[in-house]
Amino acid sequence: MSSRPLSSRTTPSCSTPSGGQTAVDTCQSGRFITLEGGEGVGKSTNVAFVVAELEACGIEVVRTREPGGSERAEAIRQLLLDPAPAESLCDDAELLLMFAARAQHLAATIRPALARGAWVVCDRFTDATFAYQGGGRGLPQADIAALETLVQKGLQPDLTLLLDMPVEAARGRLAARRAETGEGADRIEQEAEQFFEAVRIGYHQRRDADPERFATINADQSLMAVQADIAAALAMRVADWQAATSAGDKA
Ligand SMILES: Nc1ncnc2c1ncn2[C@@H]1O[C@H](COP(=O)(O)OP(=O)(O)O)[C@@H](O)[C@H]1O
Ligand SMILES: Cc1cn([C@H]2C[C@H](O)[C@@H](COP(=O)(O)OP(=O)(O)O)O2)c(=O)[nH]c1=O
Repeated sequence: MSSRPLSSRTTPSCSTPSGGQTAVDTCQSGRFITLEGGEGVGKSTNVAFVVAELEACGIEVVRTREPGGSERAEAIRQLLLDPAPAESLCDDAELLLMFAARAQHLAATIRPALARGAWVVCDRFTDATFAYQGGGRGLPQADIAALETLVQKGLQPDLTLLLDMPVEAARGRLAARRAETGEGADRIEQEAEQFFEAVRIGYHQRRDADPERFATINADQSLMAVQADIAAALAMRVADWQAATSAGDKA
């Protein structure tokens, strides 16, 4: 595992975020990093690694996740993932609850953190909605895009690490973890393999539509190799963000 700090910076970047901007977004001074990918590819494991790498640079980091990430958003997560109610959750309700949780998460956790200059590292964000509700469920991309505009008001991640590997191998990892911990599958994890193949394609389409924002990480290798690739992807961006900040300071 590479534990070399990415930089020696002690203050986060104050340059403007990527993507469309609003009055809210131009106040943002922290950076927003998301981790994406299907079930079992190693997101949770590597969120911790990204946080540790950034903290080693003296950066204040807020670690969070979706759906969830604030008290009320976590309550919505429970509604979304609990397999217990016999009544099935219709696809439109699932989509709207994902964005309801996201709106609350942005208001309560993400925007305040970015505004005070902290960096936010989030396990899943809107690319997951395009992949799962768009790719997996087949809901129209235009509907998801409309909700994205409504809820995010131009805010987009600065960097998305897409952990990518074949579905079957990732499901094998998940099965091993479940056998070890005794945890059960949540409502969405109970979907068939075909659903997760469509999710993977959905992620590839998002990445291909916005290649600058994404770094694709081959997750089908040893953890040490995965983390070396993540560290390299981070180091490249952090250096750029530092340069942009220095240029801004001099202006
Ligand atoms: N590169 C890797 N090689 C082998 N096993 C891994 C690797 N990365 C993560 N794992 C293991 O795979 C399982 C799923 O990882 P996890 O981080 O929980 O995935 P996710 O959050 O994407 O569902 C865990 O048991 C984890 O220890
Ligand atoms: C954020 C988000 C998650 N999801 C799904 C993906 C996961 O199945 C579930 C979140 O569960 P989680 O346990 O956080 O994912 P993982 O098992 O990969 O660590 O919610 C969506 O369907 N749409 C979304 O917009």
